[in-house]
Amino acid sequence: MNLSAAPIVCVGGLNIDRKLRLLASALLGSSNPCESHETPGGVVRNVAENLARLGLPVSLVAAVGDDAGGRMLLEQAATVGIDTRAVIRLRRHASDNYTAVLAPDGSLELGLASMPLVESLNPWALAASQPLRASAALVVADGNLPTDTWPLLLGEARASGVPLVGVAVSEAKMERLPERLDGLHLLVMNAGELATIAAEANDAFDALHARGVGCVLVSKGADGLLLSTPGRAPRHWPAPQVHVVDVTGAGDALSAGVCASLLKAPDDFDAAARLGLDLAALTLQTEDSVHPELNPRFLEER
Ligand SMILES: Nc1ncnc2c1ncn2[C@@H]1O[C@H](COP(=O)(O)OP(=O)(O)O)[C@@H](O)[C@H]1O
Ligand SMILES: O=c1[nH]cc([C@@H]2O[C@H](COP(=O)(O)O)[C@@H](O)[C@H]2O)c(=O)[nH]1
Repeated sequence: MNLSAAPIVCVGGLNIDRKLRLLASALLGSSNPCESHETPGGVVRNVAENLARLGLPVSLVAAVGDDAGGRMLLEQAATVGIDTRAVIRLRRHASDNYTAVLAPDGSLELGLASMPLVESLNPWALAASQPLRASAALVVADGNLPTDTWPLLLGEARASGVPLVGVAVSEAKMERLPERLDGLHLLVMNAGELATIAAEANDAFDALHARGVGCVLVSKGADGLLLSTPGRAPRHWPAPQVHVVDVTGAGDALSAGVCASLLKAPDDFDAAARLGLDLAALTLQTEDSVHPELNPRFLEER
């Protein structure tokens, strides 16, 4: 990977996030008072916004509806500097959305992903943006993508040599990843997503490397992260302790930090882990899915 004017191309989910924060412990099967907050979301969009706020060139390949929410998503992306020319606009459709029900302490009680539009990112629809990916510094794809799309992205990565990073989105969507993942440079996931592969972390790492994944990075909430590379014992980094306002987007910030660091120093996983953890810690302290005050100094001052 190298730091150049070539963009980081992010392919996957583009959502309107609705955060509903309970004012007291949830009473299931009943009405619960809450506060609500709306913000742009979608795993790869969050990664793209973090990278753009760090001052890196970013293009988004995603799908959006022609509703008010879709216009807000496109305007906000342009404002933070994300190139949205490859975003597919679907007429007479509402944009994808995600609702997070948060406990009063900011932890996630329940997440609800209603994302029919991301299904349109099939190999046929992605053909038009192939030249963009071929000339990218890095391609980041999220686990929202339909299963059929992965062989296309993996084949492109093997042919072009442009590193491909995968970011898991939920335990439920882990089954979207195809069996063979040859060409996937790095897969980022949380502990729950890793457990869908095998109950024991080491067995899951071995299984993913056997499927063709280069590095596997697993976030473990307050316990920080683990990194596994083939044939080596996993390494652990602790997470900085912070006051948590809202956990949404912390994993995506971690992914963005790791990608930004690896662009600069491809073999320095220690620097990548530390940048990812610091960016996640910052994001935990805002109720937006990306910290609104993030800027290039965060990268420059390291
Ligand atoms: N309670 C917490 N205290 C400190 N750091 C946290 C906490 N929760 C999450 N983080 C940070 O955010 C990262 C991502 O969180 P995690 O919950 O593992 O992923 P996701 O948000 O994708 O489910 C962690 O690796 C850690 O650095
Ligand atoms: O099936 C999905 N669930 C959730 C998301 C997105 O995941 C983000 C929250 O990420 P994290 O796991 O880092 O809190 C939200 O912006 C939400 O839109 C997604 O893209 N796909």
